Amino acid sequence: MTATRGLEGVVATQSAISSIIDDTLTYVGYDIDDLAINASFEEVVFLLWNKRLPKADELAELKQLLADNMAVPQEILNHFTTYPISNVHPMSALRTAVSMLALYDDAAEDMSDEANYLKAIKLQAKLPTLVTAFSRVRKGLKPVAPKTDLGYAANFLYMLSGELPEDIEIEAFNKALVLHADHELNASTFTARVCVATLSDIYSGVVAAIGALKGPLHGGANEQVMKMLSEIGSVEKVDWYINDKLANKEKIMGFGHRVYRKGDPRAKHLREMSKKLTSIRGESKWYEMSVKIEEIVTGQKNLPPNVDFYSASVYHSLNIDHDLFTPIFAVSRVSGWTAHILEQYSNNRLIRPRAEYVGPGMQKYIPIEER
Ligand SMILES: CC(=O)SCCNC(=O)CCNC(=O)[C@H](O)C(C)(C)COP(=O)(O)OP(=O)(O)OC[C@H]1O[C@@H](n2cnc3c(N)ncnc32)[C@H](O)[C@@H]1OP(=O)(O)O
Ligand SMILES: O=C([O-])CC(=O)C(=O)O
Repeated sequence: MTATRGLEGVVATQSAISSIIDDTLTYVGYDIDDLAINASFEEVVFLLWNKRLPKADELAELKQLLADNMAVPQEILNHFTTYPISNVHPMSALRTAVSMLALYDDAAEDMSDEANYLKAIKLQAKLPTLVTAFSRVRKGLKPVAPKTDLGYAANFLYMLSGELPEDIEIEAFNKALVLHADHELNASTFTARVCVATLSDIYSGVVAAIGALKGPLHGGANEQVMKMLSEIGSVEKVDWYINDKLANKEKIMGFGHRVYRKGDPRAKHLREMSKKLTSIRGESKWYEMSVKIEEIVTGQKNLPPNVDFYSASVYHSLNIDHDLFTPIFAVSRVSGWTAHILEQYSNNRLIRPRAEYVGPGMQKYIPIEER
């Protein structure tokens, strides 16, 4: 038995949800470029869960169900005010809040297909409320209740700021949600599938996935990208900063990918949005710095940017706090996690690989007084 480090190249399951073949990403056979340009996030959610695009009445029904389920128990919002430390990361707050959601759901342990589909809707509906409420509560502001006549992307931005977003902001945010929705067997999705393959419940699967997404080698990279851009501060300092990092063999956040070799097809859409939004805000420097970083890292290391790189300057231009970038990833990706969880339940087998043992050979127990 020989271990493959990081399970690179190991095919661990079959899935009909998304595929990455020759650097092309598809959701249920639809090219991500096509969806990024044409689809609403709600359509993509339906697509991932049902493996087909919705008809008009089905989409209207899903939007209504999402709107109807956006409210969260007041006790969970109150819990945000009880943390003993002041700098709780929003991903930690989200992880706990999603776990708490299960405690307020009568159907948490109901494993029927209908109950699990409804729980996927509830999770999809409630994550934006939790993320935006936490963001406001920690600033001493009251949470803003969702507006049932707004779409998913618009509602998120509205609940965050308390102001109706502009069309360009809704368009950009919707596109970012579409681009982040699913990605084959990435680390957090694999985590969710491993968890529920024990026939544990859907909330446990999503909590586990949130934990995996939080790390800076995965979803947490988008926050780190903005930290890096802020540290650099100006286009003139990019050369020095990046070359220094590369000389010290440090990783540049937002670059590289386990599966893509030529490049992440999502990055170009975010790059385009970054250019547009930073210019509208009169802060093109974030885009210009990003382009310069891309030139250096691609030139020297042949590593193209991934989805996390340009999303950072996009979210910054939408006036979103930097530590909310990864929770926003979760708001989108919960659609993929739940799609994979439902798929896992539909044809389940326990996921239990082996480890190559590299510890000492057989030893004899030595009584404590003789050691
Ligand atoms: C949504 C997402 O999860 S997308 C990924 C988000 N994560 C990041 O952006 C973090 C930065 N990137 C990385 O750490 C990696 O590229 C990963 C984790 C995404 C993929 O990692 P792996 O496939 O395991 O590649 P691994 O980390 O082994 O790197 C292979 C080589 O490329 C180098 N490398 C990979 N990524 C980078 C990077 N961002 N900057 C500099 N060098 C890098 C490594 O140092 C290593 O070099 P070596 O062979 O000389 O030691
Ligand atoms: O697939 C991966 O390894 C990471 C990624 O890009 C994603 O989850 O969107």
